[in-house]
Amino acid sequence: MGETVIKCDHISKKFESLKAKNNFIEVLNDVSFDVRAGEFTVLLGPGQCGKTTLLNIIAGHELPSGGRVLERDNEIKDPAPSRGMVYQDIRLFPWLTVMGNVSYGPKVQGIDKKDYLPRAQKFIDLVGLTGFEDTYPIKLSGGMKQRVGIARAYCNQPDIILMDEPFGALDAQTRYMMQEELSKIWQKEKNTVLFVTNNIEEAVYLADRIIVFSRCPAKIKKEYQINIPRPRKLTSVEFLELRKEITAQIEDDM
Ligand SMILES: Nc1ncnc2c1ncn2[C@@H]1O[C@H](COP(=O)(O)OP(=O)(O)OP(=O)(O)O)[C@@H](O)[C@H]1O
Repeated sequence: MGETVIKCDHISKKFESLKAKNNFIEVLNDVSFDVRAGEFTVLLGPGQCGKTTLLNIIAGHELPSGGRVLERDNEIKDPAPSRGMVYQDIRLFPWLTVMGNVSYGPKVQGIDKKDYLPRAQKFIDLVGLTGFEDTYPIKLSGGMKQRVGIARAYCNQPDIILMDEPFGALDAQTRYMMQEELSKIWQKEKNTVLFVTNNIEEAVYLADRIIVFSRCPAKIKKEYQINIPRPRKLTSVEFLELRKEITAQIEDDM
């Protein structure tokens, strides 16, 4: 088991209600877990339960109301390049090419071109976009844009990649293809990923470990270690059994 990269220590979060002043909604309730190096961890929970809020706290975009998050023993208070983000709404720069988008992070950090260009090319190749280096985002499909988002996150060489429902806006077939590609990339690079989804099948397909959350305010309900060998088959008996077990766990909450 790898060392701890992220430690969520009794995180709670309350937001002031948008409707009434001095009225607070509790979104996260005493959430504690670790993310270990080289592990693919999935946070699975129903819509609006607080998953994005938790990821934003880990990214440093939001502060918790209680508890703290540590990245290798340092308390997280701000965003940092060591924590890469992949969003559902991909947020590419429309005025930059694929290469421009992928290499943007190391470029603004002042890293030498001769170091980051080969790295950017490596990740463009890895996500299957060889030949599209000079293409602008407007010419790319949703799946291709998401590939650029993944290559961009990897190119920054972060300590951890945080993925917030990255395939949520894709059609079912493209989504499945992207899950397969991401699994292959992860098996090759073995980096630390924290992936948020509300899709049980996606979680079982990708994860080493699934952390299941309750409805809002989100609490951890259960953790599953997934030992099914990769590449995983959606129709294998062990896959279907685990999917059924987790579905029952979530239905329990309804
Ligand atoms: N800045 C904010 N102010 C007030 N309420 C907020 C704020 N941000 C999020 N919330 C509320 O917190 C709750 C959880 O939202 P969040 O986006 O974290 O859930 P989620 O599990 O990621 O949802 P989904 O899966 O639908 O994306 C929602 O009720 C949302 O309206």
